[in-house]
Amino acid sequence: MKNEIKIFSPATVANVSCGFDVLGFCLETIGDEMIARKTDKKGIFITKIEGFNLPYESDKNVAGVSALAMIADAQPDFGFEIEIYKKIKPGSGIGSSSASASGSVFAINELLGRPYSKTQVTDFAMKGEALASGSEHADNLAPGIFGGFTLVKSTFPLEVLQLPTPKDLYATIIHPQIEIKTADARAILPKSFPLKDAITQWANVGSFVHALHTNDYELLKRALQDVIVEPHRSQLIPYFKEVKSAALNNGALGAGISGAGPSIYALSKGIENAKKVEKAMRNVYSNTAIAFETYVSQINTDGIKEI
Ligand SMILES: Nc1ncnc2c1ncn2[C@@H]1O[C@H](COP(=O)(O)OP(=O)(O)OP(=O)(O)O)[C@@H](O)[C@H]1O
Ligand SMILES: N[C@@H](CCO)C(=O)O
Repeated sequence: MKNEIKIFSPATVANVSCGFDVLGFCLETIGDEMIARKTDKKGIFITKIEGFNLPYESDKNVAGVSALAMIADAQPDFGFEIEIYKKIKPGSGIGSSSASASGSVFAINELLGRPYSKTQVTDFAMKGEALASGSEHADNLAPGIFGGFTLVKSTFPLEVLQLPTPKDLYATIIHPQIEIKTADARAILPKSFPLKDAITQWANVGSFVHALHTNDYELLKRALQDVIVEPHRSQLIPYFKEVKSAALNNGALGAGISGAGPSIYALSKGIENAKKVEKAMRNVYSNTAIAFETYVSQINTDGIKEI
């Protein structure tokens, strides 16, 4: 069995407009790198963090919290050092905390000889994700661990469905450099919603899943709307309406808030369309004082992998 592993833990887009807390997909062009290594001393030790200023204490860093949950169950007679090379800015809306929480347990599972299933790995990762967001949800974790598009059928007990990924679907992400904490973006949501909005939303989720199965881009386009969360959270993101309109007017199939924001995602058919959408989204922020970054990515069907 190996003593050390280096992995790529990709960024992910959760919610995908209609599927708050249940839908997600995995990106290819941005992600963190992590190294896990066995140590004689029992426990979890975060020994290096590069990229962003995050806690080294294993009970304060999401990577440590999920790893502690896994070793509490596995009871190995050794411990693990973890190095985190962070590329995904915390509070970005593209699953920064999720990449760390899932990356550590993916790596430790490999070093233990893979005793846990992908669902069990996701379950341990949820413990870390809960530290960042205040609630156990798996819509960023599942696409990172399973790859492609996923739907979290339930969290207690955890059940993840892997959905088909149309080959020529590309994501464009624009990340305005402001931080929105998931916990804050969850706190502003109302506790109840009108039944008519709930009906629209679950019809959209069902249609979206059907569209993925049938490669029906026209249906996918009509399903990518969010009448529940976006009206509330979009107020936290400067120029959200303008960026979304720019994407849709330039051929995107749909666009919306990525995870809890502030990143905004769009889905397009083909890389050329995705690049055209990127240009249009960039144009909106280029005329403002807001710094931003953009990414165009194919949907990553591998998920987290050893590198
Ligand atoms: N290893 C880690 N990586 C990223 N954030 C971490 C980590 N450990 C602790 N945190 C804390 O988690 C918070 C960031 O998580 P949050 O869920 O708010 O953002 P995000 O993961 O980028 O967003 P989203 O889930 O919407 O994609 C920050 O407060 C950060 O300090
Ligand atoms: N579904 C979560 C994703 C971010 O962690 C939310 O939107 O709050």
